[in-house]
Amino acid sequence: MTTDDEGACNICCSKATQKCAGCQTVYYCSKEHQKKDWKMHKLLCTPARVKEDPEVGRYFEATRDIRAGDVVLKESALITGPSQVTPPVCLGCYQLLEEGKAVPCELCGWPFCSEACSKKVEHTPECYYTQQRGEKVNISTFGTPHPNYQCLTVLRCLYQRDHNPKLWAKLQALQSHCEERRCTEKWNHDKKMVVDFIWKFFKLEGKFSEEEIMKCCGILQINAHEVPLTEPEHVALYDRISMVEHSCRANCNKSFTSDGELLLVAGVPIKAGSHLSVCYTDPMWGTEGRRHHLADTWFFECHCERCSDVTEFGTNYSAVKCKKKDCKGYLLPPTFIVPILHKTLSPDPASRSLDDKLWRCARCRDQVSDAVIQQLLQDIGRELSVMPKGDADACEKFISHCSSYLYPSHYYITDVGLALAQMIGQDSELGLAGVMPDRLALKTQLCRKIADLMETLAPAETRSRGSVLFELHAAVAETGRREAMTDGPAVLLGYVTESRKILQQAACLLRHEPPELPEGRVLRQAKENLVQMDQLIQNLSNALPSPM
Ligand SMILES: C[S@@+](CC[C@H](N)C(=O)[O-])C[C@H]1O[C@@H](n2cnc3c(N)ncnc32)[C@H](O)[C@@H]1O
Repeated sequence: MTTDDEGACNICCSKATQKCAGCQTVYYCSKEHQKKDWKMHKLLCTPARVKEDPEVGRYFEATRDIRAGDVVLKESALITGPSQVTPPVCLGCYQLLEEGKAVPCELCGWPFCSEACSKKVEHTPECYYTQQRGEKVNISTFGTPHPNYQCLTVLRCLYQRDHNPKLWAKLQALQSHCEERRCTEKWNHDKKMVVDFIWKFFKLEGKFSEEEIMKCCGILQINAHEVPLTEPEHVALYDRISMVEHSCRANCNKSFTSDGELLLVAGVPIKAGSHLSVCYTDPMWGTEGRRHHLADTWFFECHCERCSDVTEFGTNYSAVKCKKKDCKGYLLPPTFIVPILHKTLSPDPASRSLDDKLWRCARCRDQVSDAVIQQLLQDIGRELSVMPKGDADACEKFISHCSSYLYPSHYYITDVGLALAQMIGQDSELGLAGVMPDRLALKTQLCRKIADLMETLAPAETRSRGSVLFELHAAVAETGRREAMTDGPAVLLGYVTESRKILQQAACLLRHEPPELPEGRVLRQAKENLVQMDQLIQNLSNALPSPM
């Protein structure tokens, strides 16, 4: 307990001056009363509290200093369901269904992977409304997106209104942006594919109004998480974690546990009083891409510290090469924070990605219109989208070609560089041992550069950085193995020691990843490699003559 200001004891309401040291939000008059309360309080004890702000709405603020890697919140889902666009999946475990292997629910006909899954409580809503409809469902096409699944997670939310008012109240308290969504294409799509379907197929026209259904669509759009634990992904809504705000340079990240709980983990040390944030969009996108995605999906214009700095902390991640003769400078606009929400709300495809801003060279001060830059970026984007997948030579060619137009760590070059770094070693039967020396050096250089860039741009994105560092440790160890052939074991010891340090960092960054996900499998491999490396370091150290 910590002693600070004054409040009412959480047990007896008498004057209390001691606070819970974990969350700093509840008071106790004595140690005994804190002990008495712990069974209940531990369910709510988090080092953060919800606050409200006119711009962001509700958000979390740290109530004490939090260490990097600490779990700030852990929550089970309020509702889970299939993704809106999905091929037929089991409505119990969300795994893909195969034709001829699906087992229909004996009450309603929706297909499952097993009879046991058809009895799961998650299935109750659609089973209930299908039985009420009076005709079983018959799904006959598998493997491609099926329209009948588009409304199911919304239906699972609506069911709570009459069957679980407490849960309904929690869902209704989540942000849905109904007003802003009303002008979007997605709104019209949802009206047809969700509202009309629920009314006609399930015969629920008199039961749920358009407003109620569309609000549930919005709650899912704004708050649902894609859960990657199943193939294909399914979606889940959480309660308190929905309050975490966005930042393009967030201080927290989210991880799933094997059983679908969501963890909010501090990615960097967080000071008491700071806002907690996660990155809603892809932090490895450029500033304009991130800002448009946030405006289109979550209806706000991001003003975070990263969006506010055109150089993105000196990385020049969105900078374009100056084409003035003999100039080696790079162009950036004076700001990326231009109004864009109106484009989401009343889209005009002709001017969608254009602004009247000018891009200026930091060296020769030459200015180029936004239209010219956007055309260049579009052309490069198109080139990227038709590039053959898994082709290391094509990646190298792309990087070399784009280097005439973009800053060396531009997001397009980084994106392809990352893919290339991962490919080197995977494309050879012998793994890294079969890679040519220049490619091994390239992999090492790319991994180092990208891991550093990730740390600067998005230090809490531990999943991506952990994976890159894992790749780097392997490249460093392989370089050591090769150099030891000519330079001896002392050189090998140096490389293995460095590789182990990088691997330890990777394992630490990935420590919350479950074994079902690729990063969890990397973590398991990292732990095994650490044991082997310790052994190798020990053997090498014993074999080398003492320096004394
Ligand atoms: C998942 S909700 C977060 C909780 C929300 N603030 C609330 O009160 O329910 C996402 C919404 O919060 C708001 N929001 C989150 N981060 C923001 C930010 N950095 N700037 C402005 N609005 C933000 C946006 O309205 C967004 O659509």
